[in-house]
Amino acid sequence: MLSASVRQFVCPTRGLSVSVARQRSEGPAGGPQARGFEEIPHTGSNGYINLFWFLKEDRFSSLHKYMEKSFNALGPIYRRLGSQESVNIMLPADIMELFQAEGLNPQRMTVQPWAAHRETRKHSKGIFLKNGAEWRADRILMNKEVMLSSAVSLFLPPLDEVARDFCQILRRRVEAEGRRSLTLDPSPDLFRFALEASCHVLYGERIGLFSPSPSLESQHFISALERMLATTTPLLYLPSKLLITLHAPLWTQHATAWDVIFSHADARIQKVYQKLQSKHRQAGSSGHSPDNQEAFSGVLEQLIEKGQLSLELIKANITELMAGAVDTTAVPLQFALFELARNPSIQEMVRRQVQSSWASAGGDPQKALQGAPLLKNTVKEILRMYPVGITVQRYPVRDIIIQNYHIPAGTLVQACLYPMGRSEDVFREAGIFKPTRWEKSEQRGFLSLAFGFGARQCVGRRIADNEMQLLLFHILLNFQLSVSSTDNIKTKYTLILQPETPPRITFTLL
Ligand code: HEM
Repeated sequence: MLSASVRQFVCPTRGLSVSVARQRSEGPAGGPQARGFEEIPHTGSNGYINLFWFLKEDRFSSLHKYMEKSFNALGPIYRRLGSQESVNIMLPADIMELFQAEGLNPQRMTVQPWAAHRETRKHSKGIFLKNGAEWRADRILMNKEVMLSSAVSLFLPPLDEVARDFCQILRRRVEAEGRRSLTLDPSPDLFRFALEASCHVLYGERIGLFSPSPSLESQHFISALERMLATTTPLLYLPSKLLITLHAPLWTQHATAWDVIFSHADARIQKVYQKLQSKHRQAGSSGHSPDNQEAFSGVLEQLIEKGQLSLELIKANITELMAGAVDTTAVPLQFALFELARNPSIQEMVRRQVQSSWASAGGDPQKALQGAPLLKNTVKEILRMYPVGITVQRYPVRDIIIQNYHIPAGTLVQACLYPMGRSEDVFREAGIFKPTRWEKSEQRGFLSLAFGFGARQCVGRRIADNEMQLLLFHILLNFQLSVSSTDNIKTKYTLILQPETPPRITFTLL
């Protein structure tokens, strides 16, 4: 059954206010009034070979800008033609419509080179790459370890420890030679911070990346992660099967980088497994059951201890979490430092809240964050302006009507977060960094979607959100941030949205 509603759409380029009649679908969709799928405006590209299309105008690295331009030219829905055809949308009400049709086991686009690695090496896939009932079964178990609030309160102290260490080391670097301030590109340090924090939470282990001479194993691990991420993007647009058959260097580099990451996980699994065995042996000989009330010892240990997933599946999932964890938090932290630095009054406002919360939290990171909601909104605002993933994708399980177009079930539909976050129709003063906007009731609804939505939303979001907040918390307690130029940062898209050139930040001791 269809019911009609009329809404206003202000065309971003033409500034025209247009009334759009749209049908809301309450039963099987696709009523007689809905316009056909084929009528959805399209970008005109008919390149069947994505690679050439992207290389032609360097469209891949500016895909987010290209999407923004396409919406401006074509309105709030358009089709992208080509080998991977999609329907792109950007208005919150339309995105809601899409998520309502995501079904019980929501599906999004897969990262083909990662899946190809698992297939060629005969490794199991984890929740990032799995679909259907298999995905759901693993995901429910993973949620317990990283999404529930009981889990969050366990991993906040290790995240806090790493954030404090980071600031202490930075303080020492600033103070060297009697200085009070230091200007640097913090991106390599933030990458190490994210990796150290993830290892502490996932493996229950510090891997010493803040030391001037990290172990050889840690150095191999970090360069494998960097190589894996760097080789993923070009591989997305090349035929994996052909490259595998030809043993192409790009593919070999990608696969061997993954192998190092997997063997790093393997070594951790062996270590934890042996530790647990000896713990159980000791408990057996003393007649006491093993103590479950110990301090947090890492997601990996919890998973092995519970024994609900096979070791192979634990390895697959923990490795995917590790891969998901690194750049995803390090990059928004760069943007956050930059925006706080170029907006001194906002920085001061957030700092005041952080200082007063710290004064009353008695060193408890959970209380400290609870007392600084502006910091949470700072992270939310950063992810609005600079969403790590520029789209969230779904294949709706039933036909849907969006903007009065009939979209058949199974179509790849992309909710385009970057254009949405930058749209004046959706956010007033969209180009301005304004964390307080999230305090207002008008900013509720399908607006903050950087971590995705629903059952398939980012499983690492609690780790990521808290990790970023805690680092910013301690940075604001220790340093005044400034930048020499307040010009906007140019961004590029390489699987994640990042600065074209990492901004240099001045850290001045408070
Ligand atoms: C600012 C940081 C991060 C952002 C913006 C982000 C964003 C996302 C998004 C948009 C998705 C897809 C969600 C959907 O389809 O609805 C996702 C999935 C995922 N993320 Fe994150 N992520 C971040 C950090 C992390 C971290 C720290 C981890 C690991 C600890 C992680 C692990 C994963 C995994 C494993 C999935 C797949 C989940 C599934 O399919 O069930 N992410 N992330």
